Amino acid sequence: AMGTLVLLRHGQSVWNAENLFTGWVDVPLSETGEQEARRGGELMRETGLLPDVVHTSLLRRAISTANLALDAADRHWIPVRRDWRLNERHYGALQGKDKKQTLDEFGEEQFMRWRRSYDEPPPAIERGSEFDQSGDPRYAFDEVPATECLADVVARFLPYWESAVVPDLRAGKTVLLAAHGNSLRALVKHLDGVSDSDIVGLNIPTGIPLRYELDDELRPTVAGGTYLDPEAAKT
Ligand SMILES: O=C1c2ccccc2C(=O)c2c1cc(NS(=O)(=O)c1ccccc1O)c(O)c2O
Repeated sequence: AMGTLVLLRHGQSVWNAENLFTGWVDVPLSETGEQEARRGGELMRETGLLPDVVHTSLLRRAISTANLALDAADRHWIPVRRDWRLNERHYGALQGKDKKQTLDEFGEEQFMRWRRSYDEPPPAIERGSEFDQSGDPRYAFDEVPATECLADVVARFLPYWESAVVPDLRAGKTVLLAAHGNSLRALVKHLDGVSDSDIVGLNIPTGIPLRYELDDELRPTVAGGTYLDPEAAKT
């Protein structure tokens, strides 16, 4: 039968605490974020939801989340695949900026339009600037984006979903995806058929494993999946 899909959004990073647009900047988890990851693993262990394979982005906040959660679930030994297509959305020239800087530089009207938009990306990041990652060796084999809107994240995520994750599910495996707010939004949009306008407002709680049981056509048996700790997911 079809395997089980478990989504795990990484918790607080050292930049979240400062409300900075992080995107592809590779910042670590904060102590709080590490604790969230361990808690997620404990929930999987307590529930008996034990991943057979894990997929992560190329960013340490997702990789550490997977490592800490799997260690807590005694599943640290399972095979892993990592791909840029699971990365957080690229925030272009906004990477490294906070709310005030964004408002000062682009104004309230543009800020609110971006915030509500599905297909309007921020300005491209300047190659070679402080928070540009294009020279990073992990992206040597791909043409990396200079900015992304949510529609771009969906478009670059789905090829990985189809080619790398779906085969694991069809093989009956329990698959853990340790990723980011916007890359997981892209997947939830695809699985649950969420509209372009609704997906912008859909926030997946951090650190709480979200379980999807899928039928043979990869349709969720419960729309939106089931959180392993529904109470904690309400915050
Ligand atoms: O300005 C944006 C924005 C701009 C361009 C593309 C996408 C977004 C976007 O998705 C977004 C924004 C602000 C906030 N909230 S915030 O204004 O509190 C904020 C500002 C700066 C950094 C992080 C913050 O949390 C969000 O929650 C968002 O999801």
